Amino acid sequence: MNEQLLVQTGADLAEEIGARAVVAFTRPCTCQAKVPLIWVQDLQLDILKDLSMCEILSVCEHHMLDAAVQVYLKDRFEDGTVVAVFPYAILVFDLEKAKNFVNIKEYEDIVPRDVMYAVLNLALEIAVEGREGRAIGTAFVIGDPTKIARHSHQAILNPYAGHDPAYRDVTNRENWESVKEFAQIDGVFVLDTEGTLQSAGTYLDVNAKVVDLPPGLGGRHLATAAITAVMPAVGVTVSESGGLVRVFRDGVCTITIRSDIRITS
Ligand SMILES: Nc1ncnc2c1ncn2[C@@H]1O[C@H](COP(=O)(O)OP(=O)(O)OP(=O)(O)O)[C@@H](O)[C@H]1O
Repeated sequence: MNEQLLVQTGADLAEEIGARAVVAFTRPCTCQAKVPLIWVQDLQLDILKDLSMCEILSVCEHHMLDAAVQVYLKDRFEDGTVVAVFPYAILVFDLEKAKNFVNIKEYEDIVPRDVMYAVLNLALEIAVEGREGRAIGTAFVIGDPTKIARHSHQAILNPYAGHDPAYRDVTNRENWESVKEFAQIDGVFVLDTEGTLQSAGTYLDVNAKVVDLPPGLGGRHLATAAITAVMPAVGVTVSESGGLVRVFRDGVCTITIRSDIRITS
């Protein structure tokens, strides 16, 4: 079906029902929209053409949830609906589902909301962009730095040592470029609960046997999960192989976000 017609229909519907945005899984095209238009470059959409309508709806819902999680994190739409336009379907999606899926509130006893939003968005950017054309993996451990230090050591000189706290504030986007650069270093980032970067290139000395995680996760994922089991901390990992962003607390993986869905406004 004509993609422009589908997107225009989605935009008209969005305006009619007061949706927050149109999320289009088609090739970008021009359209008259009074609500924000977000394009999703989804790498796996080709599989839709061989499926039944029922299967398409189920796949579309999954894709929409992945995209809605990113829209929710990026734009902080806390409630309302978005209209999703697929090559074969138009769906109305309740953003509450994305909010419940990520549920930043579940970490507020350790990490404030703003810091959690910032670290998750940064992790997603690292997963999507990589560095100098290659995928990179890294991890962030957020908690009391003194307690984290009891379970870790510096694998290299700490590049953040002596830097002004303003330069180390993760909630300030201007500081993300250096984080992306240091993400290429082995080890993890340590942040205090205010979101101030304490160190990079930190090696976690925790026994991964304290956690029971599905097989296939690498050493950094296991160590990040393990440190959240032995102290109040939240771990956010970016997998080099697979590009998934995961969140850990209490030794358990609580969120997994796909990064192969790329959204642009
Ligand atoms: N305990 C740890 N603390 C900090 N860094 C670690 C630890 N264990 C491994 N690493 C570092 O993480 C890097 C990646 O290791 P590995 O591939 O085993 O794990 P991963 O990052 O969990 O997996 P993925 O390949 O999915 O990113 C290695 O370069 C290693 O130095």
